[in-house]
Formats: sequence, structure tokens, C-alpha cells
Amino acid sequence: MLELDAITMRFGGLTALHAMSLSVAEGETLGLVGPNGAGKTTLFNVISGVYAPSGGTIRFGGQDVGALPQWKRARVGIGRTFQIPQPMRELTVRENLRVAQRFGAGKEDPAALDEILDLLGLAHKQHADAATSLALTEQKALEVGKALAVRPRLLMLDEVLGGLEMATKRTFARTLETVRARFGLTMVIIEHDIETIKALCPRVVVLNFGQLIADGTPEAVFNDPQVIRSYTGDTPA
Ligand SMILES: Nc1ncnc2c1ncn2[C@@H]1O[C@H](COP(=O)(O)OP(=O)(O)OP(=O)(O)O)[C@@H](O)[C@H]1O
Repeated sequence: MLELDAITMRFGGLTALHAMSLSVAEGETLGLVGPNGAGKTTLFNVISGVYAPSGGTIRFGGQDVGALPQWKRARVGIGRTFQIPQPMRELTVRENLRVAQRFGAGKEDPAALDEILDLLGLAHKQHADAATSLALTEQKALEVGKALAVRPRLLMLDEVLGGLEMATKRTFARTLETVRARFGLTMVIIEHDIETIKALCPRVVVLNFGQLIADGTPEAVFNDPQVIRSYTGDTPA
């Protein structure tokens, strides 16, 4: 479904992604991990069209999407959340979803919004002010909801579980699993917590200094000496 070939992203003298290639098959849930500054969010920004890469190609569903602006990538089915939730101020939770739906899907579908609100446990807050009256988990749920309102086929989640307590994280991870199954999504999940990655992702890719250093099952990847070194600087016992 998604094929990245030799993607390079430079910011001035800094190369955030080095000729990175990666394929994600339809229906996969892929964990994207790596130390701070490894290039994970940059990769999402390149795939979703926030940045034009310095080199390489991006194909989605067989189509070269590299030249499409962000909104057109949303229309072809590339959805994402942002690391820092970005609710539209002075709008209610439901209005936030409505705007996202109009932008991304190009039409209004109130029943689809009802379903998203229900699945994410936000129905009771739908008329609340999105910027001021949501707890952290609800802000994260809204961020996922806005991405879902666009009706993506690929959903990229940027640390939506970050900062949550362990028990809340588990509940939220189950919600994500329900959402994935309901909409038949392909997912790429950036997450630092290894237990959460293991629970959600049969396949994990590790980035370090903008390079893909491991790709495999969570067990294989998290026992890979190169991956352990990238996190700790230590050699394994
Ligand atoms: N717009 C930008 N301008 C300049 N440098 C940038 C920009 N965006 C990212 N970078 C740099 O690119 C590198 C990769 O950053 P990125 O945010 O992709 O890492 P990350 O793996 O998502 O990290 P984290 O886990 O901390 O979120 C970092 O060195 C970062 O400072």
C-alpha cells in the first residue's frame, strides 16, 4: 500500500532521513520506534506532504503521491495525527471533527461522526469546547478522531499514547485496535513504550539518525544488539 524508495530529507546541513526505503502492506500495523531525533516525525511529515523530501519517491496505492499537496494526500487516504494535539480553538469537539471531515473527505457525513465519537468515548463531550474542556486522554482521542474523520486507509499515529498513565494507555491501545478493525485500517504507530508496541504491532521498524536499522517482529527487533546500542549506547550482555 505504501512504498517509500530512497527518501532523503535535509534541513540545511542536517540530514534527518538518509535514503530510507520501506514498504507497508495493506492491513499491517507497523510500529515506528527509535531514539529522540531519529527522524520518525519527519518521516510522517514527508509521507503526509508537510515537507517535500530532498530525494526519493513515495507511492501510495500504486500512485506516486510525491507531488500532491497535503489535502490531496488526505483525499487519497493518508491520515495522520500530530504529536502535539491541535484542536481548532473556539470550536466544539464535534465541530473539530466536522471541519476535518470537510477538509479531508470533501463532504459531510454526520452519521460517520456519531460513530467516531462513540468509538473514541467522546460522545458525551461532543458539544464541549475542544481547546479548554478536555482531559489529556480526550485530547488524544480527538486527535485520532480528526484523522479518522478524513476516512483514511492509512492512519499514522504520532505518539498518541505518549504521556498517558499505563492503565489509560492499555485502554487507549484497545480502542485503537477496535478502530483499526472497524475501518479496516493500515496503521503506522510512533510510540516509545515497548510494551505498547508489542501489544499493537506485529512488525516494528527502528530508525536511528535517519536510517532504518531494524525491521522485524518486536521480539527480534528489541533483542537486536544494534537496536539496543542505539537506545543505550551499551553492548548487550
Ligand atoms: N523543520 C525542521 N527544521 C530543522 N530541523 C528539523 C525540522 N524537523 C525536524 N528536524 C530535525 O530532524 C531530526 C529528526 O527529528 P524528528 O522530529 O523527525 O525526530 P523524532 O524521531 O520524531 O524524535 P522524537 O522521538 O523526539 O519526537 C532532528 O535532529 C530534528 O531536530
